[in-house]
Amino acid sequence: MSSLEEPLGLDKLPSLSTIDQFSRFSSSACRSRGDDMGMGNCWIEGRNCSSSNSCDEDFEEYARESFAWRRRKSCDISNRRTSSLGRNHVVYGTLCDSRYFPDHPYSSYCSDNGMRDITNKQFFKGIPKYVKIVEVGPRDGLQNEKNVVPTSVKVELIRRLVSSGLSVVEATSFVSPKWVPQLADAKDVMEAVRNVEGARLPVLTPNLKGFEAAVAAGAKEVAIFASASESFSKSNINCSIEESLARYRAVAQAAKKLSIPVRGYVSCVVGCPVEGAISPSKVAHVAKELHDMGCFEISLGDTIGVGTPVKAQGAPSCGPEHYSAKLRLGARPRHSSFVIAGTQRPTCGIRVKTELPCEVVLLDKALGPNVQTGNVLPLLEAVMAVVPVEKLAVHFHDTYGQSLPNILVSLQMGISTVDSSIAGLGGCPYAKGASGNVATEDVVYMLHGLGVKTNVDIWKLLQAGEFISKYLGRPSGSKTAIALSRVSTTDASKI
Ligand SMILES: CC(C)(COP(=O)([O-])OP(=O)([O-])OC[C@H]1O[C@@H](n2cnc3c(N)ncnc32)[C@H](O)[C@@H]1OP(=O)([O-])[O-])[C@@H](O)C(=O)NCCC(=O)NCCSC(=O)C[C@@](C)(O)CC(=O)[O-]
Repeated sequence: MSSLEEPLGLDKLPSLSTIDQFSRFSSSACRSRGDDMGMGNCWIEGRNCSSSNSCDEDFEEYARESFAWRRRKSCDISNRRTSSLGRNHVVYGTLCDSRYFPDHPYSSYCSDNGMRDITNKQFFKGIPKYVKIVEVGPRDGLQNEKNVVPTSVKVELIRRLVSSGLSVVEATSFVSPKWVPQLADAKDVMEAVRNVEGARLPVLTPNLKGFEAAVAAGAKEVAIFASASESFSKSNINCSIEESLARYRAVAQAAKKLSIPVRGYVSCVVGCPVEGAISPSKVAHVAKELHDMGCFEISLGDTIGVGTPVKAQGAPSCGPEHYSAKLRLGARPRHSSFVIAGTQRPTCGIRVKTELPCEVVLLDKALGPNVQTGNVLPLLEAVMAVVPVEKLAVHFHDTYGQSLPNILVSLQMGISTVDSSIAGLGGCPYAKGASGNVATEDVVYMLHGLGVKTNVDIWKLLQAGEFISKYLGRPSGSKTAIALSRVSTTDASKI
């Protein structure tokens, strides 16, 4: 990774409150379209929509209407019929609907039970009755631990997860130990779980070398992992997207000969720590390639956890936006990302206060908001146009706490496989600052609350989470685990 490409890391990103605007200059130059990183979204484009009268008027109009969810207007995402390879699918319950849920205290709709039933039916129509959870904690979770977790602890964690009823537990990775020393014991882990029954235990393989080592160690299922971002592909697996696809074709062919199922990942499906926004069409391209080479399932990874479910057309932008920009850190310019909140726009020449021990100045190309909110639904629509929805899984990291709403909208789109990580463990060593995956306990709690079956015993799951959290010496990353740890056994039987 060159110094120019090196991401600042989300943990080091300056936020709005830390931006010191005292030395601003050439602000107009900054507002020009900056496409020199090949990014589709510059902030002028983003602004067009949020400041255009017609968009704003549309938004205000539907916001005034109590029954706006029934209108198409600017909000035609709700009740939109999408076709995914022969399967007509009705999308319900978008942002527009949720503004008018019957329980909303200010809605005239609240008291109308008949309407409530209709809304409930619409809300649940896309949601599957059963969801398969792919537990990624022992791999995606533990690959990011500072201290290497002993093999025996990994093995005990896998056993506990399997005994909770999870049908897929990703066990480890056959990657270079120089790149990910945390999983250098992959062979020993596989040896120790050889006799574990009742679940599939796939492993990650980045190339033929890893595939062969995995098979020799007894793996019966593998996963390959491509990226929708060139920069992330480079930093994660040291090759371009196309090179990685060529490697993976070789793995898929070798696996086919041995009848070993291959799962495919696409990472950075919403945003990349270096490039910012990733267009849904890029993700769809990589997902289709993985599908065409024979992957039985494609998992869409929001590696840095920036996605939100959906944005109504014309809805004003709110919340933090990620900007990609050229910054000067000390003496050297480099491309990086930073976060800014609210409506303030960064301008050139501002000095940015950060924790870094050097001066950070925004140079004369602010490349604009590069991760816009409301991107999960458009992403799913693009991918579902080229890969059957039955073959899709979602994989959300919880950096902004958006995983559960993103999962909910994915379920409404017909997706029935969700990746998650016990106790919310994880992150990615090559996506600095990205937090762990959504916690499995939280996903199971939500799914059971929705009446969706998972075959997972939440109490056994909680014990698995407690086991690893105790070992790591920190509280669980699962809100459900924390809340339920306070519930007495008597009360527990009622949940
Ligand atoms: C892909 C490579 C190997 C290229 O790494 P490289 O350095 O370009 O590879 P190389 O072919 O030049 O080989 C360098 C050395 O690695 C060895 N090597 C080569 N391959 C292997 C292998 N399979 N297993 C063990 N060793 C291997 C190879 O033998 C050689 O050893 P040396 O001669 O120097 O002693 C490296 O970049 C790598 O291992 N990357 C993996 C990084 C990783 O695991 N990242 C985290 C994955 S998480 C993710 O991608 C996102 C996901 C899936 O979770 C979804 C989401 O959250 O969005």
